[in-house]
Amino acid sequence: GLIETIEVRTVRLPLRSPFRTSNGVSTEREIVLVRLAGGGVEGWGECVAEQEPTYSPEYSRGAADVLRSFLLPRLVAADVQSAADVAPALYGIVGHPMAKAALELAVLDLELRQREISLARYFGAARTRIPAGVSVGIQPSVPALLDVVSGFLDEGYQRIKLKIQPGWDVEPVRAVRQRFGTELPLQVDANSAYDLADAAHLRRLDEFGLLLIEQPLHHDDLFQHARLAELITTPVCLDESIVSARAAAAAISLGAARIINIKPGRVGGYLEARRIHDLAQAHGVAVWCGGMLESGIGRRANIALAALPGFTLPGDTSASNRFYDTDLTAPVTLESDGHVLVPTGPGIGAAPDPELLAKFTEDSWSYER
Ligand SMILES: CSCC[C@@H](NC(=O)CCC(=O)O)C(=O)O
Ligand SMILES: [Mg+2]
Repeated sequence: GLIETIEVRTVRLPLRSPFRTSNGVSTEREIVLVRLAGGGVEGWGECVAEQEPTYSPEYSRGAADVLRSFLLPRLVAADVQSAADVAPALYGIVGHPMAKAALELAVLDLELRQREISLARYFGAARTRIPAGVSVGIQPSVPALLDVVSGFLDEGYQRIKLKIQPGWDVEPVRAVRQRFGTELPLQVDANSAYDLADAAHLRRLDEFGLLLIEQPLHHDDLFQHARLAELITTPVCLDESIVSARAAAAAISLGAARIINIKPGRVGGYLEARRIHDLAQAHGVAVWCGGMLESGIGRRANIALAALPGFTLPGDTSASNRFYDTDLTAPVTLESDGHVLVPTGPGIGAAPDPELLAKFTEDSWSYER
């Protein structure tokens, strides 16, 4: 069959600087990786679950366990021959989209390396380069924020996203507008820090001409987001709420999202992510590719996905050095015009360096068929 050996590995990468959101602050990234080998090639998948379940219910240790205990046995039993077989093989397991997505990506990478097809070509992506946006965490002060934003603009980033929360929203946004002007593509992300009762306060952001406000309210509340969308002019964009194409259809039909942040891990895989892209495009809803501080594995896969035509807004597809001094793979770099290149090699187009993998590995588990 397609898969001869399986490995689940947990690595830990230090962040270059603390990354603060309304969920809290991170200083390192624990990443669960899946490595499949077969037919003389290897396929890699990256699980985007964080160390603690503060973004969504999944967390890295739990993802490694659900992979070993339930997902891999089903994958092996189904003897999958292509990425299209993975979701059906795992359908009996409820939830755990990020763990499932890691497995699907590893099968997809393996399959495409064997067929010598790039991920972008597989997706039917036309572009060879895409504009990169960058996500800016909550800073200790407004002057510190302006320095961080200035640095990213000097690097060439095409869009700035500011993390906000109650007490850190209107003032930092106003300061960035005053310092960098009204033409700067600028958006905010609340990670569900507000409530519908904050609508009047959130309306104060309308004067700043933001591209969007991302996930202002509770991840489970499409209805309140639809109500909020009637009370503010800044377009509402959803992230955490969009856990599947089904959820995207509900959000679009309810008017809860005028824009959607697509994260393949959050929705269960790159194939589901493409379905959401197609659905949104059919409804005239813009999408962009979100980020989960991925290593070069998930980072490159995201860039290939973001080359699809419906990704009309810059995503959080920044260079590896936005978060990491050393990436597990060859680093993704930012071109001088603030774009990143769509990978052209077979599959994801890069693999972890064995020495770096060993250096950052916390533990690894393997399974021979
Ligand atoms: C809670 S921090 C991780 C999720 C966050 N991601 C980012 O802000 C982008 C991070 C990146 O550039 O990878 C989001 O809610 O969009
Ligand atoms: Mg977000």
